[in-house]
Amino acid sequence: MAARLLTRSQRHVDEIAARSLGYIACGPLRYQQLCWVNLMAFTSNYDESEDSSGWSVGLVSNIEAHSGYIFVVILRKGVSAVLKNISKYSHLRRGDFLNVKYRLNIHAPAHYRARHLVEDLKPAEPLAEVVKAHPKLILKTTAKVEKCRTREDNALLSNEHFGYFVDLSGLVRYERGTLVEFEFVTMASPRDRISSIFVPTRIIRRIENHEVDFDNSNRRSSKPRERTDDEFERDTRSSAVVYSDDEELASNTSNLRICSMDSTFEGRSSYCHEQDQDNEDNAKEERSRQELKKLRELAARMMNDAKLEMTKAISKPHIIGVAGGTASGKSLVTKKIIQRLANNDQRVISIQLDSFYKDVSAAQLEQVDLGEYDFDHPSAFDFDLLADVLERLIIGEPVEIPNYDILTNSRQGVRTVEPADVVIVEGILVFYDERIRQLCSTKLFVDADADIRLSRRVKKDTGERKRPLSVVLSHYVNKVKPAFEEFCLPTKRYADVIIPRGGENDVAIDLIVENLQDFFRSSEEDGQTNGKSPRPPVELKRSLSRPH
Ligand SMILES: Nc1ncnc2c1ncn2[C@@H]1O[C@H](COP(=O)(O)OP(=O)(O)O)[C@@H](O)[C@H]1O
Ligand SMILES: O=c1ccn([C@@H]2O[C@H](COP(=O)(O)O)[C@@H](O)[C@H]2O)c(=O)[nH]1
Repeated sequence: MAARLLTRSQRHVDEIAARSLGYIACGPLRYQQLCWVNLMAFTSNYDESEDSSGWSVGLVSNIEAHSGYIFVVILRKGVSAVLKNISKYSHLRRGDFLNVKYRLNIHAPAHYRARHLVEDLKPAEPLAEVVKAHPKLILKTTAKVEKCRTREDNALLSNEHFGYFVDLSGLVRYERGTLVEFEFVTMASPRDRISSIFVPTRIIRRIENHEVDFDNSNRRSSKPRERTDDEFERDTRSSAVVYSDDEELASNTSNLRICSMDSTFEGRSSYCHEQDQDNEDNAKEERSRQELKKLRELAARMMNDAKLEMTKAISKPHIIGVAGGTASGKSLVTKKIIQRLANNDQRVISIQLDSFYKDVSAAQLEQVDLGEYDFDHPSAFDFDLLADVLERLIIGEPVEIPNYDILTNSRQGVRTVEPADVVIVEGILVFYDERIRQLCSTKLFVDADADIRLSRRVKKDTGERKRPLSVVLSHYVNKVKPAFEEFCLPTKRYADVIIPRGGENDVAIDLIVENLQDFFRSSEEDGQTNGKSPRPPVELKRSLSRPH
């Protein structure tokens, strides 16, 4: 089967395809074959029509329980489609192959990850059949765990074919050096929508040292033995995918644009040979070896490129959490930090935990009017959604944040927020949920005297919130104060910095901002992208924190 190098297009990249999971060509790979695949780009006028049956093969790429979405990659098109009724499809697992019917979702905004909706689905044939029917398919590979998941970073795996794999879903639980076999997809890099990153989607197994799977046929060596250094090397790059039949691509997807990384190799489609070519005469073999050498050199260059893309792809915004009791001055501190960072290059946004209040049901509205509804209890907040929003911002995706209306106690539409270099998340219980805490690189706790907070709160509730004084006071005494003591105050211990006297403490705010600016400067000097590898403001903590 003829094959060719597929790689990213520098131009004419369709937003839809670039943001969807990559369309990957694959097939059996032999040792002498060194092939590469990267995100294939589609021109914007790619064919929307389906084959006569209307069915296409899809792969479940992501199940997002929080938002209730299941994402499916349409393998023939390389586009991502969304399935919304998650409860009906609870049997689906990431990595499942399906037959799907889908249609363009004309209401999806341009940046939307899946511009298509899945309309119908049925189980697909077994994987082997799917592979036969679709020669350009995914993927599994074997790679070595390079870096384990830490609080700040995703685990990384690597092999020679693809460079790095970023474990965005926390699947990799092995220590460094372990060999893992897994399935993966390519995704458009969140930072650079043109390039792609490789993302494990399902771990198949850990490969024990004595197991040698030379030709990716899952055959075990009959006599288990230690893997030699050469074999170890080879195993980490042996099972990677990649295949495509030029003719078929040309006829089936005529407006599909496939670009070669290096024009020297473009059109030379015979580098990847089937195993039966082992019997070629010596001269031919020598030629193959030379060609292979060139391909290896090309791959090395591409790997460097991929590493660069990876660095960009895994860089994160610096997330600052600001917690504290009601009316302690969290919003004011946030506002001041944003104002002071305005002269920097960083884009700073703020997110309010208040936006993540759950809708109050009609039955509960009466409780609200009587001041008996507990808005200060953790169960009042949708922390799942907040975690999802922060995780999306971390991978550079735009997010939709509900507009919570405090007068009707309900969500009134959403606002779209673009990713930024610094994200400040602010609210009474920001440090309550462990996931949110883990995502915050810097944690500030705003402290203010309880009487001052009460007086501000009374002013706010009777003023902008239009509540009767008697209700405000009973609500404060019965709900706000006890919940502060039970849920908010204990989270003070997680803070890196405690800011006494809240928003009026300009000295503290200046120190925090200076520390952040130092951090951004040193990150840039180190050649890192903004916000990567955040460092807790240790000095600041020493100078401002007090025992708690
Ligand atoms: N240090 C301060 N001095 C005077 N007023 C303040 C101070 N800090 C906050 N306020 C006022 O108190 C109210 C509550 O402050 P805010 O920052 O909204 O608190 P939070 O976000 O913690 O609920 C606002 O009207 C704000 O202007
Ligand atoms: O519908 C609502 C939602 C929230 N509250 C109160 O708001 C504060 C939290 O906001 P801060 O800006 O931090 O004060 C919380 O104490 C809730 O009791 C509300 O009254 N009604």
